[in-house]
Amino acid sequence: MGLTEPKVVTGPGGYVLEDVPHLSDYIPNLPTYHNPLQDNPAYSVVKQYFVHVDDTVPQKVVVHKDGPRGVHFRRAGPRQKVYFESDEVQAAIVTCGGLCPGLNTVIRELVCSLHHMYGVTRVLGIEGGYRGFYARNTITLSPASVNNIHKRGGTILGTSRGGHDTNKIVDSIQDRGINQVYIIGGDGTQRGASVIFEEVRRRGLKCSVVGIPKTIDNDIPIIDKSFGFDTAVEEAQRAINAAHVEAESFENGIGVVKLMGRYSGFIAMHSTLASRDVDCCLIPESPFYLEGPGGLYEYIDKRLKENGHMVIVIAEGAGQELLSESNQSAKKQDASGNTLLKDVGLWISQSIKEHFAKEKTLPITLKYIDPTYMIRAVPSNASDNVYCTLLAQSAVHGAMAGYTGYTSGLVNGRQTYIPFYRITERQNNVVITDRMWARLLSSTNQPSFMEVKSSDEDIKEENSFDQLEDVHCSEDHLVDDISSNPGFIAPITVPISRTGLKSGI
Ligand SMILES: Nc1ncnc2c1ncn2[C@@H]1O[C@H](COP(=O)(O)OP(=O)(O)OP(=O)(O)O)[C@@H](O)[C@H]1O
Ligand SMILES: O=P(O)(O)OC[C@H]1O[C@](O)(CO)[C@@H](O)[C@@H]1O
Ligand SMILES: [Mg+2]
Repeated sequence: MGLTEPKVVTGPGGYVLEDVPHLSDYIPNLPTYHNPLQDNPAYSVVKQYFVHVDDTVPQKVVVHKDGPRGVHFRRAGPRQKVYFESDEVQAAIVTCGGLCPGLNTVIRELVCSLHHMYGVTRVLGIEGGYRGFYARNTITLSPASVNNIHKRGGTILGTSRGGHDTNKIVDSIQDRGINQVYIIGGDGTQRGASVIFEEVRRRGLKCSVVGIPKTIDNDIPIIDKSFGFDTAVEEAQRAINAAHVEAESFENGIGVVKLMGRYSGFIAMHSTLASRDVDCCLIPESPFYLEGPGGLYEYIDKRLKENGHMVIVIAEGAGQELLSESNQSAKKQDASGNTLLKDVGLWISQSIKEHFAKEKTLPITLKYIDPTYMIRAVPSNASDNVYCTLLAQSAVHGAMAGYTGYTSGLVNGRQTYIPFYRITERQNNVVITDRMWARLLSSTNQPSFMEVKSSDEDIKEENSFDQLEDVHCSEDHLVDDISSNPGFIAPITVPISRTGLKSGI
């Protein structure tokens, strides 16, 4: 049996539904049951509580009069019929990858939704990430045992990187009689979930495999934003405030704050926009340089002379190519195969200090703050708690309705089911040709780090920009409003040239 073929349904006017797999796709004659929610007084009185079978959600909300209607995803929510009886369900929940605010809230709401909405009493917690399926005992989860966990950071189940052994995991699913698996994690985790789904399907198991996207970096595509992101941005304000207070209190004071973001600078960008105290935000998607006209040192010099102090926010993945130039040590990887980044915060702080000491132009005082783990180890804030609740409820409704091989995610403010391949095919990055980055530049007044180039380079780089713009325009992902989602941004994974910033968008 080959890999699951995408289920694509087309309709008039260029309508496309990228549907998710269903247990009945590979198990014939599955019986269906009355949805217990129909007898639940909380829901049965709500007219149209149940999702219509044809309800779908568009990926693009900005459309042109004669343009195609584009890709849609299946709308999440309860269905009239379910494919599991309550006492038949043996659910399992696992958390993988790095921490993120809201993990415990998702666990709590999965357990409570299964229990209170669908009468499911058998829910297992898999401890310590993927390897917990085969290397650890399980724990029993009940509404009572998870009652207060949303007030705590971290994950009560524990997490890990590496250890994804598909056969051992699916053996464990089969041996324990698990028929609904809820897998909470980032891009790597969703890739792992996709492989588990394929193996479950190959073995013909009646088991729904459901992903719940978690990533503090907000690097998962399609979805509006990932849970915990707002909390992280809020927590980052404390570090930025501290850097600002320190910088303001010294003559030529500089505060440097390093924030998370391996390949995606969303936390740095949104924290900067939220704070208004930041003079320069450096992210992986926008290469920068230090020396010479238009460089960082020149800007620091100017800003200190104008204002007497400044704050720099730098994402952990920014400027890695500059560090590699100065430090040739071999790239190391974590247990999941992610490249371990060098500490750009320390490096840039040191470089700035050395530069101004050498130039003897301005006596600076620099304070470096690294709140990395503080912003992801906190409990989720109120709005993330609501978001986590809706995500978890949607995930459960989908599994009970027999859907499988999907990630539960918010698209344009609506809960949807997205096929795994759409989640894992690319990464979500800040697009520096989008309005959001332009807004940031106009709020900080930082340089765009466009080098003066020879005419040959000009032509080469203009061409590469045209390609970017093509991708950008064809996806039509312009972000229109500052309050709009940070995730709804064009998919560009190619390195962006220094001319990547163009006005007039
Ligand atoms: N391609 C893959 N196939 C199967 N399993 C994978 C794959 N990539 C990663 N995994 C597994 O998924 C789990 C989590 O991956 P990873 O450590 O990259 O974190 P993540 O889910 O991307 O979260 P984050 O990066 O936001 O912390 C690990 O156990 C890893 O072994
Ligand atoms: O040190 P750890 O736990 O591997 O996590 C660090 C990484 O996790 C992330 O927060 C993603 O979860 C990245 O931003 C960061 O590089
Ligand atoms: Mg990841």
